[in-house]
Amino acid sequence: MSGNVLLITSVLLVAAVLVLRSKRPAWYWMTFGVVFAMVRVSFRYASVMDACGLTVPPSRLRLTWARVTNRPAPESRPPRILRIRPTRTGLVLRLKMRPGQDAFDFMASTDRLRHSFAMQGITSREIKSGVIELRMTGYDVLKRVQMPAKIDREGLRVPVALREDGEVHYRDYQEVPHALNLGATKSGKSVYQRQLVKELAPLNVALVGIDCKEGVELAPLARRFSALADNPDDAAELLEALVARMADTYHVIRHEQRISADTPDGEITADIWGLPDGLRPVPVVLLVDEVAELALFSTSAEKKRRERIITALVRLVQLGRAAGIYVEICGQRFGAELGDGITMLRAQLTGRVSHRVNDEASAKMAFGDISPDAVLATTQIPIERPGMAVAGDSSGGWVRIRTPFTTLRQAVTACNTHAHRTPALDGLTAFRPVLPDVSLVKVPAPASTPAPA
Ligand SMILES: Nc1ncnc2c1ncn2[C@@H]1O[C@H](COP(=O)(O)OP(=O)(O)OP(=O)(O)O)[C@@H](O)[C@H]1O
Repeated sequence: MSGNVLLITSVLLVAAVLVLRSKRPAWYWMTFGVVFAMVRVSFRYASVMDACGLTVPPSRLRLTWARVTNRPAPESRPPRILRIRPTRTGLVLRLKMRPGQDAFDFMASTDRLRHSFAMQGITSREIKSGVIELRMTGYDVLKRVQMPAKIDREGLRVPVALREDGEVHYRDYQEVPHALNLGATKSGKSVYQRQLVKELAPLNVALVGIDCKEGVELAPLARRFSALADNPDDAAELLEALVARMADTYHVIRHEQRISADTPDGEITADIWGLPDGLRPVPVVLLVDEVAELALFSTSAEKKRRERIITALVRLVQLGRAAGIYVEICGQRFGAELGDGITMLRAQLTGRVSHRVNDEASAKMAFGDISPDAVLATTQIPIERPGMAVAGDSSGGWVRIRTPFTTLRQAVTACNTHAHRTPALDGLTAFRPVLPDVSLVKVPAPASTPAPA
């Protein structure tokens, strides 16, 4: 009887573990997965390293010593484990390389290590001379994105997504001032942009938006926007006003430099961050949604307007950083087919995020000038994973990410909560969004379906 109870309990437990593993992989990892993985990695370590060619043969000294003392010949040795640390999503293994080993050997072997240790993914990097860190992911963290509860926030650095190795992916405006966010329709660009706005809303920053889809994406967030344009004519005016603001900021920096130059030992600043608190203008993040709407034209008047827009954008991305103006451009495609000036503009957008694209040519618009591997990774984003993207920068480094699903309601709530932080920008007050008095808004009657005869 007690044997039967034991059997039934064991079967139920195994079934519960399997269900947990498939339905709630994050919980499974925190309960059983991490223990199983620690045991697996510790036991298999030496044989896996050997099979992956990551061991070194015994030194002559050890061989001689074994001969002299009449002991069996020593075996090849794997790198020494300095530390094995469980994390919320995987394990971190810190290894001391043996003489003659190279960080590149580990990078080239990550795929073999991944399946030998039965992990979801492994990345490797040399953290200091001779020390390698292997970051192992225990489950597919991008299947259902859960951002960690504790996130490092500082300066103009906002968490936008989760990386495939379980780390948070940040958009750091001071590090990478301008960025391009590409993707086919329904690939997740707007959700990414919403997440950005939601995270920027509590910061001391002015948000400026251009959304020529009649403002459907950005207008609901208007309470946190200092300026908004929802058509190409307003966009041209707004961009030129921003360029004028940038020139004014340069005058302030230049003036401050003259004063500092006369002060012995004083620091001399070349951007807004070194200005005294009272003089420093609020940084501005400009979000441009569906950029093609600004670049296309059919009449000569529209062509002139396009030239004004592209010229202003190029000036902002070339010179805006020091004046604290950061540009985030979003679109389905962004290549030479959109006309003159686009490739020059793209070259200055050093941050790149590409969601799923329809063809390789679009992937090349994001990463062709940065990394061929990132182009390939972009073309492999599955259609059933909206919000998944490849993020890279001009250093050639790239990583797969996925944004948490942020609803428009969540973004609107964040913007409304922090509406009091919306600064008025000199020179751009004409573009301050007009918020309708809800009591005066007449809701149009829905199109009625004809009554049955
Ligand atoms: N991070 C995400 N996680 C889960 N689902 C997502 C995510 N991002 C987007 N989606 C799903 O994909 C749909 C389309 O996303 P989104 O509106 O952001 O696409 P888009 O690229 O902006 O499309 P369009 O160019 O047509 O406006 C969303 O309604 C949502 O259902």
